[in-house]
Amino acid sequence: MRTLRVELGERSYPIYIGSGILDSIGELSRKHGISVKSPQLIVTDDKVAPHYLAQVEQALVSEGYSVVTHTVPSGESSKSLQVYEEVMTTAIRGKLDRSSAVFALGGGVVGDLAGFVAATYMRGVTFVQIPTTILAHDSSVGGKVAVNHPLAKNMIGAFHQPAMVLYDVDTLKSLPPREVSSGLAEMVKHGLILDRDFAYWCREHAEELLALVPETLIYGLERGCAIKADVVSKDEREGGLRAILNLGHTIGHAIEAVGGYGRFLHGEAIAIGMAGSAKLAGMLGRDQSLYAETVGMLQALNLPVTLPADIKVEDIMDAMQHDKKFAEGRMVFIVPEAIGSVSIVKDVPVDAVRTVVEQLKGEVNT
Ligand SMILES: NC(=O)c1ccc[n+]([C@@H]2O[C@H](COP(=O)([O-])OP(=O)(O)OC[C@H]3O[C@@H](n4cnc5c(N)ncnc54)[C@H](O)[C@@H]3O)[C@@H](O)[C@H]2O)c1
Ligand SMILES: O=C(O)C(=O)C[C@@H](O)[C@H](O)[C@H](O)COP(=O)(O)O
Ligand SMILES: [Zn+2]
Repeated sequence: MRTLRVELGERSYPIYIGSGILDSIGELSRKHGISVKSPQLIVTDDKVAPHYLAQVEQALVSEGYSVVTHTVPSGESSKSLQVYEEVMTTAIRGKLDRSSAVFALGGGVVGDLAGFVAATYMRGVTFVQIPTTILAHDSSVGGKVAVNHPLAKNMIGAFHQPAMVLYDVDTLKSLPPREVSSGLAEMVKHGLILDRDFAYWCREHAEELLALVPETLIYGLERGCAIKADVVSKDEREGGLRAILNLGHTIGHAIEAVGGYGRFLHGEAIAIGMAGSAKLAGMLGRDQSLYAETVGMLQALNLPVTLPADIKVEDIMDAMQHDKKFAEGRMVFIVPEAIGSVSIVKDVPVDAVRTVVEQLKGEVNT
């Protein structure tokens, strides 16, 4: 087992990564001071539960914990106020108290939802992340927790850091191929924003990553987590720098909302968004070759880079108005400067963005 750290002063925490470490959750919970006298809540979804819920529950029970569980339907639609209320009801009926913890066992949907419950139950209790998707190397680190509003992604949320992240890479073996690619979109994003060598490494090792070759996958997840942890440590609440983690997300979140939170996976939507950002970079005078380079990396990971013909440009433009980076009426975009380097550009012309979205629809995959 390897340990990375997210350095945030008194809110610092470890990310444990390894193979076959799920059973350590009870012991680690004790080590992190989670009380055996209070009930604990595991939140998971109905695709993850049959594989891993009993094991995690047993690991906690064998250390003396009493456990309540709540299983939500799998998929983005569970990041809703309605499901949030249902989980809250389980927490209240289960008599969780201020010394209880909420354990998120699953991907980013369960992590964001359970994290928002943890952030708000009795005004905040301990939160533990047990990620089970590749994408969750991103979502389990950094403390952004939220549910969606039908009009906009992650609109109702908080910053609430976990006490620890326990990442057992063996759980990834049961992921469907489409989810593998979706998760790799965030991995290559970490390279595209800050680490040129890592971005090219992702492309060169695409086949091994898609095939879940253990050493390759573990390296990719560790590097991705380390980049994310470093950014979060420098700017926990997105005062500035942290916005770079949003590469591709302005267009991507709009695509998810227009698709009704289910048609596109998060990683698919942000892959299209990252292709769009590279196109925008060319329009704003940056290196024209960035688009082809970016698209090549995304396609190597079996990710989409174009919008289906039935998606309406104006629907995407409308949905983008709710981006959280917008302030004082200004369109803010994360714009690639080179592979491995981005800048935060304020006042991006709306017409340039509309042209990008139109071209994302018209483009033939190259
Ligand atoms: N908080 C953050 O910083 C952050 C960062 C990135 C993404 N996100 C959010 O994360 C969400 C996407 O996360 P995701 O891609 O993990 O989605 P997800 O949680 O929906 O998981 C993807 C699918 O895989 C299934 N699954 C999960 N683990 C499995 C396993 N081990 N074996 C088999 N099936 C498994 C799930 O049931 C689901 O159907 C989005 O809502 C996105 O907005 C948040
Ligand atoms: O952690 C961050 O900061 C990110 O931007 C990571 C993103 O991958 C993630 O999708 C995040 O939830 C987006 O945040 P939002 O503030 O744009 O909702
Ligand atoms: Zn994301």
